[in-house]
Amino acid sequence: MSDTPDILKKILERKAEEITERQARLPLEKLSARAAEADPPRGFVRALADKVAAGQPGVIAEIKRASPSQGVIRDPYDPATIARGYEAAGAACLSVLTDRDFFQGDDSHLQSARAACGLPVLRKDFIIHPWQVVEARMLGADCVLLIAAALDDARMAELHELAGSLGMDVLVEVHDADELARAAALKPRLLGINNRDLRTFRTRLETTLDLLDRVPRSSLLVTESGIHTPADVSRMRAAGVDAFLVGEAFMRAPQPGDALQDLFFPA
Ligand SMILES: O=C(O)c1ccccc1NCC(=O)[C@H](O)[C@H](O)COP(=O)(O)O
Repeated sequence: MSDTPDILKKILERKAEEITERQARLPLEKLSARAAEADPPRGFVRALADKVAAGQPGVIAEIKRASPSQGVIRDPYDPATIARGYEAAGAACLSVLTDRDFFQGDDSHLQSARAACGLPVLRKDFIIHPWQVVEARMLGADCVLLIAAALDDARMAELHELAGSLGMDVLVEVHDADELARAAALKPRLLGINNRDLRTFRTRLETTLDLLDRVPRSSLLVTESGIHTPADVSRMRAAGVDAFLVGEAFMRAPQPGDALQDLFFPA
């Protein structure tokens, strides 16, 4: 936590302000009542695990308009159309950016993508406070992201437990061996290794490959970021990694669903 990358520090500082603003508008009691009425969770881990058990890649297809490393990636941007294309192409799940300040996301992007298809959806945001977990469920999220680099052990365990109590799955994300050891203590059903170095923004698939032996057998491993070519996919699958989170390679394509099909399910 002490050597948190600068971009993550900036994002987390802004996130703390945003949570205070949002809590003032919608106190926890009202938020919880609304979350209880949300559409039931769709089973994010189950959808991924079913694909993998069937011998197919489990693809979490991301919907993101912009990022700190790339600026605007896709414009115009229609989350509902993209979601339908991903579902038709064989994605297991969606990941939708809701962070406004750094990714030009919005809560409505998650809601419209989820309403447009039957896939389970990950709320891709920087979750540091219990209020945001409840908010995710209220929005209809089926899974939340917990980034080990953004959380101390106690907070990570608290948020992990809370998400589970609301029926959501959790993708616990790590970047290195220390974070992986901390995450493993939670016995996560879903563990993501992010190939992007948040200091340089460079992606290296070796990040996943180098950490493979340390991943608990009980966790379904997802490799995240920097997957662009069929050779990248083959390299991962040869190493026994069958679940993928992919954004930019799809977002830059005219038809993101077609790009997903070409990358993971070529004819
Ligand atoms: O993408 C960034 O620039 C970024 C910067 C700071 C924190 C997180 C960031 N990305 C989030 C992600 O991890 C990716 O959106 C996701 O793994 C998909 O990666 P890609 O396929 O390389 O778009």
